[in-house]
Amino acid sequence: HQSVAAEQQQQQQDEEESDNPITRFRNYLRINTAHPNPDYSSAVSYLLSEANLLGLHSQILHFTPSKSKPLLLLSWPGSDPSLPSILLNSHLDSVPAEPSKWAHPPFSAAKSPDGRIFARGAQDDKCIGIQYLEAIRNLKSKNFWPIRTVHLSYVPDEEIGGFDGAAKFTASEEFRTLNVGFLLDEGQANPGEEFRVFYADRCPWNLVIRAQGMPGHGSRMYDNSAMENLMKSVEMITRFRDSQFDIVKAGKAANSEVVSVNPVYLKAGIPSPTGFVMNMQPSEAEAGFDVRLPPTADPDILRKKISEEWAPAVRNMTYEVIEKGPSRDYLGRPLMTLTNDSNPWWPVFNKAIAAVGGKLAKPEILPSTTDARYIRQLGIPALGFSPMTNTPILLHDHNEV
Ligand code: MET
Ligand SMILES: [Zn+2]
Ligand SMILES: [Zn+2]
Repeated sequence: HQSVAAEQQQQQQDEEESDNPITRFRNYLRINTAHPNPDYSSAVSYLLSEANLLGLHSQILHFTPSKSKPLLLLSWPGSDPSLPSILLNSHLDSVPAEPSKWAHPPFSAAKSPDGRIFARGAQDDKCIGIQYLEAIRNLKSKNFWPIRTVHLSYVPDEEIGGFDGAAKFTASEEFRTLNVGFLLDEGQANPGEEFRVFYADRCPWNLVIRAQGMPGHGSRMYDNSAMENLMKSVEMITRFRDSQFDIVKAGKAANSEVVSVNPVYLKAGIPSPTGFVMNMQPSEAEAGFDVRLPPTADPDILRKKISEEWAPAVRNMTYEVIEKGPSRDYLGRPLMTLTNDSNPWWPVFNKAIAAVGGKLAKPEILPSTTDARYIRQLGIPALGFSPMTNTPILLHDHNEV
C-alpha cells in the first residue's frame, strides 16, 4: 500500500510541476489582481508569455495617462480578415478577499484532493481567460485555422465599473478597426447540469441616501432626528425589496428579472476612542445600496420613487445615484442580444454546445453586470458564458473555487 500511495503522490507532484492547463490556470490565479491594488503588469506579462508560445499577435493598450491600467489584446488572424471578427473578453481584476475567512489563502490556488482550486478570481473570471487560450492551443494542435480573426481582450477595472477599461476600449479607434461581429464574455456557474448563457446584464446603480436631522441628548424624544429619517427610508426600501423578492418567490420572475436593492453599508454615529458616543443622537446618517435594474425596468420610474419616497427633501433627505455604465444603446433601446435565429451567431453557439454533448439552459438575464454592456451598446451581439456545470455559484464569495 505504501508504494501505491507513494506512486500517487509522485504522480500528483509530477502533475503539479509539469506545464498543463491546470498549472497554467493556477499560475494565473496566483497573481494578485484584486482591488484596490491589482497587479496588472504581472498578469499581462504572464498572459503575454503564454500568447507568445502560441504564436498569437499581441498589443498592450493604455487608456490612462499613468499607464497603470494596461489592456492586453491578442489576435489570431483568420484566413479571411475582411470578415467581422470574434472577440473573447475577460477581465484581469477581481474583487478583494478576506483571507481570514478562507480555508486556504486566496492567492495560493491551493488544490484539494477532489480537484477544487481555491482562489479569488477562479470563477470570476480567470477561468474563462485561461480557457480561451487553451481552446486556441487545442485548435492549433489540430491544425485548425479560423476563417474569421479571433481577438482576445484582457481588460482592467471591470469590477469597479470598467470606466478606464472596457468603456474606453470600446470607444477607441483600435476597437473600431477590429471590426467585431460577435462577443463572448463572462457568465455565471450552474449548480445543475446545464450550461447557462446570458443575453443581457442588469444595469448597476450605486445609491447613497443621506439624512440630516436634529442633534440632541441621547435620552430625548423628538421628531426629525437624522437616524429616524434614515430608518424610515430604510424601512420603505426594505418593503420594496420584499415586494420584488416576493415576485421571485412566487415563481413569476427570475432573480435577474426584478429590481434588486440591497443595503451594503450604514454610516452614522459620533466616533469615540472606544467606539461611538452613546448619549448623543447624530445630526447626519447615511446608507448605501447596490441597485440592479433589468433591461425591462424603467429607470425614470425608479428615480421618481427614490426622490419622492426613499429620499424626500421634505424629510431632510438627499441622495445620489451613480449609474455604473450604460443601460440603453444610442437609439434608447435596452441592451439585449437576440437568442433566436435572427441572430446568426445564436445557432452557431447552440451547435457548439450540442457538439460537446452539453445541454443549454433557457437563456437568461445575468443577475450581475459585465463589460458586455459596453459592446451591446454598440449594437454588437454578445453572450455571457462561463462554462461551469455542477458548480456552486461562488463569485465574490469566500472560498471561491
Ligand atoms: C459596478 S459594474 C459591475 C461590477 C461587477 N461585475 C458586478 O456585477 O458587481
Ligand atoms: Zn466578472
Ligand atoms: Zn465580479
